[in-house]
Amino acid sequence: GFPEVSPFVQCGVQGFTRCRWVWKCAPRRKQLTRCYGLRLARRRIRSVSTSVPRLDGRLYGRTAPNLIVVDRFIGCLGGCEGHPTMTRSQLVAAAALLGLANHAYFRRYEPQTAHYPLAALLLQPIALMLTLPDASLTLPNALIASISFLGTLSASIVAYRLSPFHPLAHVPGPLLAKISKLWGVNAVLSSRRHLILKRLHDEYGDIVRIGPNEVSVIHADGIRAVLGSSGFPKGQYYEPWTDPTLPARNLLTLRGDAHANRRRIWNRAMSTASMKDFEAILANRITQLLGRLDEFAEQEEPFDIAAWFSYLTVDFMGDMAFGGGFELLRDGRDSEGIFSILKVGVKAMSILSQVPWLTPSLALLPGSKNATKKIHAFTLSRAKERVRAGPQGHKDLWYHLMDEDGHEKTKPSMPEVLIDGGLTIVAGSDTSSMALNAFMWCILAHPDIYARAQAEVDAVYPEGEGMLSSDRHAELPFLNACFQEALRLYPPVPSGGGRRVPAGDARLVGDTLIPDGTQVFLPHYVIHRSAANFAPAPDSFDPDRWLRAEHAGHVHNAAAFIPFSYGAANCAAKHLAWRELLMTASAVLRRYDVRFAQGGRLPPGGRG
Ligand code: HEM
Repeated sequence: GFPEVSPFVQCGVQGFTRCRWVWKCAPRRKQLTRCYGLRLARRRIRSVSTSVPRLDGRLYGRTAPNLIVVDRFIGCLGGCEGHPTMTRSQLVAAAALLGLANHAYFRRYEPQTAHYPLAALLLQPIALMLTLPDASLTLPNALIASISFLGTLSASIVAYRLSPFHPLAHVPGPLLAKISKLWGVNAVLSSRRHLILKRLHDEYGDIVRIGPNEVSVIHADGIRAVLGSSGFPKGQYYEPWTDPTLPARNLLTLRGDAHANRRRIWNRAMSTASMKDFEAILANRITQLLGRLDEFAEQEEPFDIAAWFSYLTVDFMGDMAFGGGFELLRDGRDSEGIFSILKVGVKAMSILSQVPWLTPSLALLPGSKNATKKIHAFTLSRAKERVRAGPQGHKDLWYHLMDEDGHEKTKPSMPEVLIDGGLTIVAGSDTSSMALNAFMWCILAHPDIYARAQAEVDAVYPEGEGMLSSDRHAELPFLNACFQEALRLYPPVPSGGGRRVPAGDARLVGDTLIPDGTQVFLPHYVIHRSAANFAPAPDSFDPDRWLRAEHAGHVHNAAAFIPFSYGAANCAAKHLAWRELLMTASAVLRRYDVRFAQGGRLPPGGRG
C-alpha cells in the first residue's frame, strides 16, 4: 500500500527520478511548500499496474511496489534552483499557436452564446501554462501568455477577414465593417443605420459588405432571390427577437415548417372575413382618438400628433392581441409603463441583432430579467382576463391565434399565443404609427397635396359617415398614393431583417456570388430611394408617381416597393395595416385642418 503522504515526500523519499524538480526542491522546505499546490506538470505514466485516486484528488499509479509514478503532479512555482523554466519567447510562441488554433476552431464552429467562448478565451492561457511542463505560473507570465494568445487570435481573425481568401473578399465595403460586427452595433446605436447604408450603396454600388459575413443588397433581382419562395431562411439577426424564457418562439423568429404552420393560423386570422371584426375594434379606438383631439382643437392648443398616433396604435394592438389592456388614449400617456418597456426592449433587440450570440450571456446578468418579468406578468394577467371574458362583441386576433373556432388539429399552446400577442404589440404599433406620422409630415410639408388629399376624403365621405370602415377605400386613390409615397420615403422597417444563405448553397444575386453562411439584408429605405427603381427625383415626395401612366424618362418599379417586405415571411398583417392607415387618415383629414405647430417641422423620426 501507499503511505498517505504528500506527493513530494513520495517523490523525495522514494527517489522517483522523473520528478526531477521536486527532487531538487525537496530538501528546501520553504520552496517545497510553495511548490505544493501551485503548478501542474505533466508526465506520462508508463506501465501502470494500478491507479488510485487519492491525495488531493490527484491520480497516482505505480509500476512497482516502491515506485510511484505521478500522472499529474504538483510541481514548483518556479524559482527553485535548477528548475528548468520555459523562456518567455517559448511561452509567447505556445500562446500564439493556441490563438491560431482557436481561430481555426471558431471559424468552423460558430459560437451561439458568448459565455462559454469568453470563459474559454480567458482561461486558455492559464490552462496552457498549467499544462506545459516547463512554464511557471506567475502573474507576468500569465499576462504575457494572455496578450500573446488574444493578440494572435485577433490579428489572425482581422487578417483573414481582410484577406483575398475570405469568401466575401470580392464584395466592396468599408474596412471597419469587414473587420468587426461592432461597426454594425455602432450604426444601430446611432439610429442612422439606413442612412449609412444609403451612403455606402451610393459609394460602392448594389452589393456592399456591411459585416465580416454580411452584405447589403439593393439590386432589384435580390428581392425575389433573397425573399422569394426559393429564397433564404431567416438569419441569426432574428435570434434576439423572441423571449428565451418562454417555451415557445414567436412567428417572427420561426423558420421552415414551424414558421409555415404558425403563419397558416396568422393568415387565416388576417382573412377578408375577419377584417370586418378588426375594423370594428379599430373604429372604437379611432372614435376615442377623435374625442381626445377635439379637446386640443377646441382650445387651439398645439400637440404632438405623432404621440397620439402611437397611443392609438398601441391601444388597438392591445385590443387585438389580448382583448384590451392598454389605455394610452384614455390616459394620454403610458401610465403602466409597459409600452415604454417594450420600446426599450425593441431598441435593445435591434442592437443585439447585430451580435446575437451575446443575448444568452446578457440574459444571465442580474436584473436583466426584471423587464421581461414585468411584461410576463402583464401579458399573463391580460390573457387570463381575455380567457375569462371571451371575445368582446368582435372576434379579435386572440380568438384566431388561440384557434377558438377549432380549425387546427392541435390547438396552439398558451405560450405560443402569449408570445405572438407580445409580437403583435411590438410589430403592429410602432410600424403603423410611424407610417401615419410619415404620411402626416409629408402632406403637411406639401400644403397643395394636403388640400388634394383632404378634398378627396371630403368628396367620398361628405357627411363624415362610413369613414370608419374600409368599404370605400377603393375610391381614395390619391390618399392611397400619398401613403405609398410616404412608406416609400420613410419605410417603418428601414433596414429590413437579415436572411442567411443556407449551408452549401452559394447563390448568385445579380452577377455577384453570395457564399453560403452570409447574412443578406435588403434595406427598404435604400431600395425605395434608388434611382434605378423610382425616378426622377427618388428622394422627393411625389404621390402622383403612383398614379401616372408610364411615360418616357420615368422609372417606376412597383416590385421594388417593399415596406411590408416580400415573400412567405412578409408582414402578416399588411392588409389590416393598410385599412388602419386609411381609416385613421380619412377620419383626421375629414374632421380637422392640421398644421405644423411653430418649430414642429421635424421630419418623421428626425430622419431627414
Ligand atoms: C404600416 C404598418 C406595418 C409595416 C410597414 C409592417 C412591416 C413589416 C415588415 C417589413 C415585416 C417583415 C419583417 C422582417 O422581415 O424582418 C413585418 C412582419 C410582421 N408584421 Fe408587420 N408591419 C406593419 C403593421 C403590422 C401590424 C398592424 C401587425 C399586427 C397586427 C403586424 C404584424 C407582423 C407580424 C406578425 C410579422 C412577422 C411575419 C412573419 O415573420 O411571418 N405588422 N411587418
